[in-house]
Amino acid sequence: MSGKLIIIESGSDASGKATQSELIYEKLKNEGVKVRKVQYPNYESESSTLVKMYLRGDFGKNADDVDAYIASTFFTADRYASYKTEWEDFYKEGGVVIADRYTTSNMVHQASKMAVEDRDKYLDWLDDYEYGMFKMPRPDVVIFLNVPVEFSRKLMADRMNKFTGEKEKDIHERDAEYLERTYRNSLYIADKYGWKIVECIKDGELRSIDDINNEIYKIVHEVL
Ligand SMILES: Nc1ncnc2c1ncn2[C@@H]1O[C@H](COP(=O)(O)OP(=O)(O)O)[C@@H](O)[C@H]1O
Ligand SMILES: Cc1cn([C@H]2C[C@H](O)[C@@H](COP(=O)(O)OP(=O)(O)O)O2)c(=O)[nH]c1=O
Repeated sequence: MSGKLIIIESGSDASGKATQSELIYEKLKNEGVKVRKVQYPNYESESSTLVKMYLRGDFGKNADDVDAYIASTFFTADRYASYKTEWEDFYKEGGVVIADRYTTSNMVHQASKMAVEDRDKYLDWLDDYEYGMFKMPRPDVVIFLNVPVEFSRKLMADRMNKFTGEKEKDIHERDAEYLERTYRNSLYIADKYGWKIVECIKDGELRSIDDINNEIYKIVHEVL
């Protein structure tokens, strides 16, 4: 009996994914749920080497310098290594997995590089690649934190780069036009795939961490 796979995604970097995933993980653990949390990219693993090279600009200084299909394969391979070595058995034995980013991040970030008329073709290819060829599980629910770029930019400003531990930004984060385009693309994707949208802005302000988490918690319990 397979378990459940719950994804926390967004259309903007620095939007509370890590914060919310951790809170949900802790709540479920305290309830006695057999739960694990994973995060992608898996920077601690050797499997993220090509992802790190890509994000620091070794293959091109701008996100658009690296073709969406090529960049996607780096992230997919990193995910596959984590799935096979860390959580496949746990999941197949009924465990609940909370993922901060997943295939959904390729959908949001890499599809935004495609011309609009080529986007669906890429999305179909990605679906077949990750869920068909690599046989990674499909999510039971994708919880989409809707944080427009102008808000996430503020949260990102002081945050450290996750793999260098310094303030320097990766090739996605330092490209304002790319971030805007990615955010717009994410709204299209969230709608197309029926993701559960959590509106994080209310009356022009970012909602509190706990307020957002209470909404996420309800969605999670609907699928458990
Ligand atoms: N609702 C919120 N209100 C205020 N600050 C927040 C909120 N959610 C997250 N933060 C802060 O924003 C920063 C980025 O959050 P994080 O969870 O690391 O985002 P992500 O995983 O999407 O990059 C962190 O410093 C975090 O404490
Ligand atoms: C997991 C994943 C991330 N990405 C992108 C999203 C981010 O811009 C970047 C690095 O992810 P991450 O370090 O988690 O970004 P942040 O903490 O700022 O939210 O890689 C993909 O393009 N495809 C993927 O499959």
